[in-house]
Amino acid sequence: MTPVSYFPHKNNEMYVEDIAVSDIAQHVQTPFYCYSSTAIETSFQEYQNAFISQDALICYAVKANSNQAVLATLAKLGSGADVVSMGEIRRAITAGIKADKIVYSGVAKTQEEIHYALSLGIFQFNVESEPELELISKVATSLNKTASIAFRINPDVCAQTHAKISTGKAENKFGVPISKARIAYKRAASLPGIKVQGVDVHIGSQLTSLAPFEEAYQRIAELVDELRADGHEISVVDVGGGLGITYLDEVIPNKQSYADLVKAQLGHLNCKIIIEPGRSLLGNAGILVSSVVFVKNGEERQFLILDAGMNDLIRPSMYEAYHQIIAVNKGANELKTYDVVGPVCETGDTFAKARQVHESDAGDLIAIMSSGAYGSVMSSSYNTRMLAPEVMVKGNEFAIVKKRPSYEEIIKQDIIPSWL
Ligand SMILES: Cc1ncc(COP(=O)(O)O)c(C=O)c1O
Ligand SMILES: N[C@@H](CCCC[NH3+])C(=O)O
Repeated sequence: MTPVSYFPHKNNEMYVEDIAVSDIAQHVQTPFYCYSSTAIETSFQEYQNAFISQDALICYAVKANSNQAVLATLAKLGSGADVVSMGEIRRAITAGIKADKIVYSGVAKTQEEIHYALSLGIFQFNVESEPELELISKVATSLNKTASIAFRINPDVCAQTHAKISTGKAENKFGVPISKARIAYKRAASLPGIKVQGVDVHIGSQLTSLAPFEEAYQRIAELVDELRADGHEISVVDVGGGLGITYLDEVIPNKQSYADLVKAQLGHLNCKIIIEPGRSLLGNAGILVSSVVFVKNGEERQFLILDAGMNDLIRPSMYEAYHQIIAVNKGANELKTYDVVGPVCETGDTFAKARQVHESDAGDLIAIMSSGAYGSVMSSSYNTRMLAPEVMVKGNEFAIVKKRPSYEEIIKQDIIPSWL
């Protein structure tokens, strides 16, 4: 799926599925996120087909986009969920994902969260440290329950991605070092309330090559052999997420070649496979639609100032991430070079520098592509800007799936103390 697959231009006008983006913009003030339901479904089905010959469960990484409509779309197709907080568990359950399809990752699960997950009967805790293991055992014992666990293993593999989203190097905070894994499993097997069930690994996000996956999965396969030799019953391998998407022109291995790699590296173990894709399901299924507020002629540059800012989509300022920026109505306009910026009082509130966009005027609609994953979920109301609403399209229908809050709702969250 390319950034524009589900957002094509017809007669110079951008569509999402069968609806013109400008028609939606007439009903929903910009900025807003817009998702293609068909794109999400198709991407999920591609994973299902790719893994059809394996005993695999897709546990969508809820952090990528946790909107209820997105989760319900995936739940209907049989998806499980990879969650990292009580909030994400609640979102997944509310959208119809069954507890026995939930895997719980995250480096700092609290007692309350563990209690909640145990009471629901989730499929697996992906344990990230020995202290966390001890806490899970304590809570499980107090509830007279058994927690099925896998350790998240840190294989010390370079994911060849942006440093801020690389998670599988020894220097990263994630997981148990592979060198200490056997000791950790030994401890787990000795603890009450714990059932050793699997091994988990997730080395990073936006991977554009299969080589790092291959290296990590090879190490995991060797570890499973060792753990079995130590007497542990390992029946699940959770291979994490991380497969990248095309933002500009990256050539990403397709889902089938990823599935083939998983089979080649891990198939002989006869384990149930869990995959945790996030970005590769949602990234190119969504856009951020904004309007030009002003076109400003600087001394050296021309600025296209949008009504969307870094608070709505932080990826460009946080990771220098590239997102295509496309005029919704291209008309007969020529391409011009702009710095595309937002209204927030930060120099980092820049979506792109020296970018070619069809010549635009105040009021014109601009789409920031590939914003379906790690877009809305990472937004904030910095500068007391309202969180952007979200819209989902299916064929020629659209629905607001998250509404814009009012200023009253934002301000009433603050409390002036009685003594003031
Ligand atoms: C444990 C875990 N699983 C899955 C994912 C999803 O990753 P991605 O969106 O790259 O598929 C993440 C995020 O990187 C993660 O931390
Ligand atoms: N937030 C990151 C991805 C992080 C994945 C979570 N482990 C991004 O926007 O690229």
